[in-house]
Amino acid sequence: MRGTGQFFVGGNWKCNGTKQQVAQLLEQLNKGKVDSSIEVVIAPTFIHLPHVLDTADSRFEVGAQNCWSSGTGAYTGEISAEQLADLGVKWVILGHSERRSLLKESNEFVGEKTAYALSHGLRVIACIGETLEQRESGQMYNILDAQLEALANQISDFDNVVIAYEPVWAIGTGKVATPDQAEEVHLHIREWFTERIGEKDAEALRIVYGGSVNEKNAAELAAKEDVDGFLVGGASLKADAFVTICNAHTAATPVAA
Ligand SMILES: O=C(CO)COP(=O)(O)O
Repeated sequence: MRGTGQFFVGGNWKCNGTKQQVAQLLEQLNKGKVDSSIEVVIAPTFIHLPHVLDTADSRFEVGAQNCWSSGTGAYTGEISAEQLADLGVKWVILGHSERRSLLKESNEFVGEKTAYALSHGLRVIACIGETLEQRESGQMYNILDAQLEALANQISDFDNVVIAYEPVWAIGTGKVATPDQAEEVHLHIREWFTERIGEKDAEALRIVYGGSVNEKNAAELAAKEDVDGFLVGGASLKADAFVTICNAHTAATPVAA
């Protein structure tokens, strides 16, 4: 891990869980021993947010998985950043590849939403990533740079942003990026930000990896210099696995006695 940022682990629960399953997962998570040095955010569906906010141990911050690009009003089916903040939500995941591909969210739209959410007091986990086809055809860095560019066109202050590098080919596939692949891209992202916001802020920026992270591969990934945390999907629905992943950084870098 680089910079001054705290190791960060997000659990993206996606569109999963009944009331009962969410209650059970929370009960187990609340009993889990997550190292106090790690910042942990859990992101349930919108409808489960109130319950999670009321029930989760203060050890866990709570995030939403999306929000609208402007304020309240005639936007049927949307949720605004103001409403999330009013509820007590601290974080929002934006630009997830599932939304980019299934709901056709453009780079610009993700940039707009990010700027709006930040200006209304939310912190943002901004996701970027390439498909396998883009990677194999040598387009990877062009794609990632365009996604970053659209963010940086709308925001100059990245203090409240975590960048999640989530290669699309690794999401939900069990095909995790190797630690070297993750490090290579994270370093590229850090260098991109160094040019854009200066070395000090780029060093402090947290760049986390997402895509088939589990309790077995997390420590090896966490040991890489530019991997500052994770955004976890499937494994975040299993309390034991998620707690192990949260603690992977401390497991990877034991504090000398
Ligand atoms: O999309 C992800 C997190 O946002 C990753 O999902 P998986 O961990 O299930 O691959």
